[in-house]
Amino acid sequence: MTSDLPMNKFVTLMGRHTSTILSHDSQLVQSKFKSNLLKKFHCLYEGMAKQGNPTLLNEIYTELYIAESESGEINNEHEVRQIEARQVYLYLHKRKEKNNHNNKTRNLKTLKMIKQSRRAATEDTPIKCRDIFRPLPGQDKANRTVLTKGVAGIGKTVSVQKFIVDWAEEKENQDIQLIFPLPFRELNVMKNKTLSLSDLLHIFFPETKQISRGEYKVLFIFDGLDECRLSLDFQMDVLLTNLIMGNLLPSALIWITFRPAAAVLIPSECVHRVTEVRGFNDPQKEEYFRKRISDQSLADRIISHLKSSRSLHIMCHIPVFCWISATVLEKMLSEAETGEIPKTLTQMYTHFLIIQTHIKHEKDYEKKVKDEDMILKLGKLAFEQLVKGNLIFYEEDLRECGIDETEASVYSGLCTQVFREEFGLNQGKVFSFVHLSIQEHLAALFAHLSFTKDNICVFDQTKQSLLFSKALDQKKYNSIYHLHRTTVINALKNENGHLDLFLRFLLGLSLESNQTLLRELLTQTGSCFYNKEETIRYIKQKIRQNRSPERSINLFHCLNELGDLSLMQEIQHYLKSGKIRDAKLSSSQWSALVYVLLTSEQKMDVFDLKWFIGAQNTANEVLQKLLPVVKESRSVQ
Ligand SMILES: Nc1ncnc2c1ncn2[C@@H]1O[C@H](COP(=O)(O)OP(=O)(O)OP(=O)(O)O)[C@@H](O)[C@H]1O
Repeated sequence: MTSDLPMNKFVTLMGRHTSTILSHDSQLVQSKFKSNLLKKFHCLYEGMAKQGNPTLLNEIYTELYIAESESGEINNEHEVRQIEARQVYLYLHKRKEKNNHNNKTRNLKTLKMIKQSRRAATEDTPIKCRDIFRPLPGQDKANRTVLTKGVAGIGKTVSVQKFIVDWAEEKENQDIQLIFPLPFRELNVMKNKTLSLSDLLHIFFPETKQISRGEYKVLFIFDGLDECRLSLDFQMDVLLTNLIMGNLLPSALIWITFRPAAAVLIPSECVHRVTEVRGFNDPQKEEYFRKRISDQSLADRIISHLKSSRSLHIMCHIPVFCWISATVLEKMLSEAETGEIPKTLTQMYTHFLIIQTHIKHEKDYEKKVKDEDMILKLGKLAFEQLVKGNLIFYEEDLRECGIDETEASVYSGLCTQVFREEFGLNQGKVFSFVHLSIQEHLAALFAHLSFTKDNICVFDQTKQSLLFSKALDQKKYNSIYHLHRTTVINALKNENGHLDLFLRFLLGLSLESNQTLLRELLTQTGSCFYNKEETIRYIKQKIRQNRSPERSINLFHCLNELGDLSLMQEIQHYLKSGKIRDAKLSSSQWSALVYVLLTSEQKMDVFDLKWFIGAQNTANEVLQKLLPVVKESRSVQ
């Protein structure tokens, strides 16, 4: 792509918007434009539970908690580690409100802590998505370029969609005259094309061809910068770079969304506001389930089940997790279903996959697609692309995993809520999993099955000879411990933590409860020698060796997923060792730590703040960060 657009033409087209009153013709074009956008965005993309039964955005949309990001910082950490961390902000916020009612009864020391937490909370003024370009009270200048970050599944795309639909329905932001949504996943297919901006817009929005004259105030929305396969490194991609930097159409508004790890690509001097989508708070979680589940008594049962498991309830601040849980629990808690209700992350995702394959069975066409083949092939694709860090795939990527064009269409048609096929305009097909966490779960399932069925460890790709292993030491070579150990090593090596959730799913899958579930899904799951204590011991050893709190926190999550009862002692041991005291933790590391402490099923007997206070962390900071844990502990020193 280049920026050699017929500048004079285009600048008149969308240049300085001196007037907001459009001519009659321009109004006609604008209303056509609005109705096309409405057609495209009025439904949510989550696959279709039943054929031809899409979810309407306005029916399901639940307000999200969006806040100005901490001092506009551009965060370089991987999102998986931040997933649960966000809940802690919400927790603090909620406590702030509750404390307003109860503070008379609290003692002085607690009041002091509350004041500190309140200070932390007011830094996080909520912003409605419709107000994303409006200055906050006290700010005077408008925001030209806004970045919105947020972890996977937190609701960035849905926020963009809601902004567009409200505009197209003429409810909000009517000072903007045209909106051009340009998702990076669609821009990717233009990779090797030389196009001007007007060419690009004509391809994406054929109706712009009719716009001849006039001056429009426009907004470009670039959704999903992390999915960008273009070399957006501010040297090569001149067109987009110039637009974002304001060299091109300086009065156009720009909105870019991304997962935290991608932001480093944008120079901070071009950015006027950074916001962060932090997901649902507790009332919003309930509101979501009430909107999603039409039978209100079923919705009540689902909500009380979620509340009964602290970690499930906390995970529900991520809308995509609410969606997975709603699908699973709606099915399981309604009439005839029996069986244990899922309590852990892995169980919830495995149930989701089972439900998807059942839906597939109900569709009586394409009987010849075997579940086993589909799961293994999609799993292989998920794994190989996850290791490469890819979320969007092309036909050649699929072919490498033995999936041909027809199979791909069949899979996306049968399992619409798992695998998705899109037409990237007229330039060929683009594939993805409906959500990254679904990709991570399938990848873990593939790694698990490769070992139990074929005795292959996906990381070293060496087929362990059964004969060889028997002859030597069966436990050592034929135990899934080998796979777990290798994965822990790989996950720890990986600096941006992109194998963290994969590791959690992999460990979860090895538990007997999940093995039973897998047998529902596959006729042949294989078997292997497994003693989970061995894996637990190894993880504990790694926690003790590891100096990075970040890495250790994910390992605590792993122990939690394995249902290790000594987790709390392990955390206490870790805290007493002084590693935290000597480390400078970032706010998301503090939050992640608090998350582990909160979600662990056992409570800490004695919680000693001295474990944290040291050269790097003052008493005030520690109290502020750990307030939620202090509240939950039986005794605090
Ligand atoms: N405000 C909301 N109201 C109702 N459902 C929502 C909302 N936000 C998100 N969801 C649900 O969560 C799913 C994932 O949201 P979305 O695609 O917006 O996440 P994202 O932040 O763009 O994630 P990614 O970085 O993976 O693209 C949606 O398909 C929808 O089911």
